Order: sequence, then structure tokens, then C-alpha cells
Amino acid sequence: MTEPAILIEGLRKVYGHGDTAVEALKDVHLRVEPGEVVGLIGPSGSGKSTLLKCLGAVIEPTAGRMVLGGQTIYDSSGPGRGGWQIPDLRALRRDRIGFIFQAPYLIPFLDVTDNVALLPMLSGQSNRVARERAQELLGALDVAHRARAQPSELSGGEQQRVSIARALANHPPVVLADEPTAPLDSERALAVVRMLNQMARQYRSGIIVVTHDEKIIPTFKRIYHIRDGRTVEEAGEGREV
Ligand SMILES: Nc1ncnc2c1ncn2[C@@H]1O[C@H](COP(=O)(O)OP(=O)(O)OP(=O)(O)O)[C@@H](O)[C@H]1O
Repeated sequence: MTEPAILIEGLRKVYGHGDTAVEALKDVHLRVEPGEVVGLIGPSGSGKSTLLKCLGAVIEPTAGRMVLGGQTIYDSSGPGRGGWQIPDLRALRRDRIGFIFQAPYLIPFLDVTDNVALLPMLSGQSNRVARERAQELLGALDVAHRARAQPSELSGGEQQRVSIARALANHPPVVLADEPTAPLDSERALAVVRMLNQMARQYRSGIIVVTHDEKIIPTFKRIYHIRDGRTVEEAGEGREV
């Protein structure tokens, strides 16, 4: 059996201490295979952002285990006192996790190619390799013709496609997408989902999409519902897009 792209077991996160402590995640279990896109759905305050922040190594969980691309990154029962199992969390975020947000957040003074090539360059790839990767991804996402444009010259949909290319530029085993389709109309929202599925298959990434968007929820084959800090897995409709 292949290693899952993402494996989370018994994840718990408590904010604060004593009387004011908030147990945002109580017992989260989740598994995403390479090439798979899963939905993460839950009401406001259920713990979705907290889970993404733990997975993205932005905040430290309180207990449990997280494995990304076969490597244990956090284990509260791990060696020593338990906790993070890798020394350089910044390198982990840069090299192994792609982030897609509701807004594209492109760097306004870099052109489209440089926006995508920046991360591979920061990870030590040569200029030539980083630009080749950027061109390949821009082609796959149908924005190659805008490669030399500035972000301000692009439509909203084009900017979002460039932000997807940027998230995939280091071929990360894990991509975390936080409400990536919220501002888009139905057609564009479904196009983004189609691209995420295609990119997941092509680069063998596991993708988690946090969403409230009724337009795209029927497209997931598997959905994790999070309620009151606990996850429940459910088969989705898996509608073709
Ligand atoms: N930094 C923090 N300090 C204390 N409590 C927090 C902090 N961040 C989140 N919480 C609490 O943790 C719980 C889960 O919050 P979280 O933001 O993860 O939910 P969410 O599902 O992402 O909600 P939304 O859909 O509204 O963004 C909530 O009760 C929230 O008030």
C-alpha cells in the first residue's frame, strides 16, 4: 500500500490554559491519499481553521500525530518530550505544503512567472528549473499566455489559477486550500475544482479543500465533517466536473 499524503491521528488542540482554555480540536482523524482531493466541511467555530493551521505547521497541536508524505512531522508521544519531529518548520511549509487561499495574494511587483518560480528558487532550485516548472504549471492551468503579465493585468479567475500554480510549484505532497472558490461564480468555481483534481492526479499531491461552497460540495468523493472538534468521514457524491 502506498503511504498516504496526509495522515492525522487523534489530533487535539487546546488554546490557552485554565478557566479560559478552549478545546478547538478534540479528536481528529483524517487520511488523504496521493492524487486525492477531499472536502472538509463544518459549521463556524467547529475547528476547520485550527486543523489547517496545525497541518500547515503554523500552530503547534496539543496532542496526536500528523504524517505528511510518509514523514511524521508531529507526534506528541514521539522521542524526547514529543512534539514537532522535524527541526525546520519553515522549510517544511516552503517545500512540502502548498497553500491556496480565498484571495490569490500574488506579489504585485513580480510578473506571473516569477510569482510561481519564487518558491522553487527559495528552495534552492536553479533559476532555469524554477522557471521551467512555472511554465509547465501555467500551461497546465491554461494561463501560459499571461506568463509575462503583472498580476494587476489579470482577471480574478486568472489570478486564482496563478495562485494554484504557485501552490504546486514545489510539487508538494500536501496542498491545503481554504475556501478557494468562495468569491467565484458557479462555472469558475467548478473549473477550480477540476484543476485541483487534475493537479492532484498529475503531481500525486493530497489536497484538502475547506469549504462552505454548495456549488462544489457535490464534487467530492470523500468528505470529512468536523463538528465540535471531531471529524466524521462520509462518502460524497463525487459528481464529475
Ligand atoms: N487563537 C485562539 N485563541 C483562543 N481560541 C481560539 C483561537 N482560535 C480559534 N479559537 C477557538 O477555537 C474554536 C475553533 O475555531 P476555528 O477558527 O478553528 O473554527 P472554524 O471552523 O475555522 O470557524 P470559521 O468557519 O468561523 O472560520 C472556536 O471556538 C474559536 O473561538
